[in-house]
Amino acid sequence: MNQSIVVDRVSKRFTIRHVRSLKEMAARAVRRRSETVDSFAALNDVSITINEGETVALLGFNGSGKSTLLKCISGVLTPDEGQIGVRGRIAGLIEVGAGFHPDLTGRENVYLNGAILGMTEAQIEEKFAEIVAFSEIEDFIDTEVKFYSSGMFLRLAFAVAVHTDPDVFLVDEILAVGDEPFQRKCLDRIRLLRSQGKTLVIVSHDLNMVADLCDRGILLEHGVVVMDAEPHAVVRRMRGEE
Ligand SMILES: Nc1ncnc2c1ncn2[C@@H]1O[C@H](COP(=O)(O)OP(=O)(O)OP(=O)(O)O)[C@@H](O)[C@H]1O
Repeated sequence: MNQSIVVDRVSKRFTIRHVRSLKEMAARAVRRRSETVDSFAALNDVSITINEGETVALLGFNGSGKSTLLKCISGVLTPDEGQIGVRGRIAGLIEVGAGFHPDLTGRENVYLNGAILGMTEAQIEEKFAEIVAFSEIEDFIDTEVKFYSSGMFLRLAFAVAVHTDPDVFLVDEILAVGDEPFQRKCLDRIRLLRSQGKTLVIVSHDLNMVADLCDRGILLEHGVVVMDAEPHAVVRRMRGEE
């Protein structure tokens, strides 16, 4: 089976800045330092191989490193150590609205976002009507997106991303802002991509939904992979049931 995503010994560190009491700040100012800087590993020596056609749930409690890992896979963040390889075209729905320009209309943003995701102008033109129909925001397509609600953003972003014909689709906790009918529509589309043999990596706190949707669950704790197994078993472990 072909490998789709290879994460090889990846670490990512962030710095946290603490500003303390006035007295401490004064003392630090004398020493020409106004804050303490600590660094911590959001990802610590993570290695994962995902094969083509797998649907993987990335699981873990708040702050465990799921989004950081998705961002490293999508190329939004660069790991401090290790390597990441991805085969094929990636579409990431990681931060809703990222890649959208607030002063442009929905229509203009479809072209901008489509281009960012690797489509040509002709391909976008061909898919434009389908994208807008999927998003169901026809009446607002010529409105500047700064006036959109978070659900409308999601609708347009999801519609563009699924119409780019990605080989690898990364989805981060975004379905939460869509209303229930749209969530159902997104899930149907994700199932379709899955049946077409695309590789999917999904982050969600809706544990029952992802466990049912995915073939594999990877559990992160403090930036370390602690379990890689059948997703229902991973969810049971998260809930302390085994
Ligand atoms: N740009 C950043 N600068 C500093 N710290 C960051 C940055 N991005 C993430 N972190 C920190 O890295 C850790 C992992 O964050 P991440 O968003 O990957 O977790 P997560 O598992 O997706 O959490 P959640 O379930 O809350 O979305 C957290 O402690 C977070 O505060």
